[in-house]
Amino acid sequence: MTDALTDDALSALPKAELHLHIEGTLEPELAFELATRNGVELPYADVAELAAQYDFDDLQSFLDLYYATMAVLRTREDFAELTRRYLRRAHVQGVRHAELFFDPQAHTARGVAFDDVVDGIGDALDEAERELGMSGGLILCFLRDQPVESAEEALTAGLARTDRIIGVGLDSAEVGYPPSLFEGVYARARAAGLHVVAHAGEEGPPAYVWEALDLLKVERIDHGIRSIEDDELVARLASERIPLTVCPLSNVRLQATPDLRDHPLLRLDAAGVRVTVNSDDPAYFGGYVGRNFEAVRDALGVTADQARQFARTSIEASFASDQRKAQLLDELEAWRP
Ligand SMILES: Nc1ncnc2[nH]cnc12
Ligand SMILES: [Zn+2]
Repeated sequence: MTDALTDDALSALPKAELHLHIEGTLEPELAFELATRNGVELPYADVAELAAQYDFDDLQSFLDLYYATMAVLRTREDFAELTRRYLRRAHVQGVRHAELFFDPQAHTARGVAFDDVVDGIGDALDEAERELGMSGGLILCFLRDQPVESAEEALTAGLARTDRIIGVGLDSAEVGYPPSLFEGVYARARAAGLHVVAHAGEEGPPAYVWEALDLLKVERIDHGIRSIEDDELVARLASERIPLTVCPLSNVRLQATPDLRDHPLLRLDAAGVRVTVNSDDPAYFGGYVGRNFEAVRDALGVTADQARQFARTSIEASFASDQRKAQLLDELEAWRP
């Protein structure tokens, strides 16, 4: 098989992005623009000094900077501009459908109105639908290292915005905050008809992936890479067709898999697990989704057929309507590497 899989071909590959924190798309340049506009002081002299902080030992060292920097986001228009810039970049890299995680507790705790966050992101999604033909939705993530009552409040606010919010997720510091803590919150979300996903098995053990499946009854696992340590779990993910939203560059930057050549993406794929490639927090981790595809091509030898399969899985595993999925699968059919 001739398989010269170019950067351009990977960018043209029609795909869905299923694991993307909108706050993680805050580039240093925009952070400074918004800091100036909103009179927020950033503890860095300039863009270069902020960008120089993007060197992480683990998830927590990233989260410390991520929560501190998002303090520049204050208004509906700030969230719209953030999302607009992400969607434009993603579109150039082949993203046709984007499900955007957002962390409302991190904003409401700073006095930002829940609806301003949702409406700002929503404004940019509407614009991208009109101007770029993109589709998408919002997934409200609970901060697992905050009290469960706070997640309950966020869910209550979210249930008033199911015009925009299609599902719930679970993120932030993983170890020590097992999915079981959120069993009741997830039951309420599911009863309201929301989709359910959760980060598990990023830094946390395979037991957290079991809990996410058994107790939260999630439809997809975000990251899930440590599942590779548990053969029985891998077999279950494969047989139940649970998709993983994998983020290769994130795993390298946060030292979950310090060397990309050791990444379990292809081992999971070979075991029959449905895997997708995503960017997580691209402003912080060295690249948007196209860069993530390039990185696994270069480090793991991902082929055109495998890239096509990952894109197909991303579309099938998305929460888009059946009609939209069919349209995107037709586009994918026309892709030539
Ligand atoms: N990779 C990640 N893991 C957990 N929480 C997050 N919040 C933003 N990015 C995250
Ligand atoms: Zn994530």
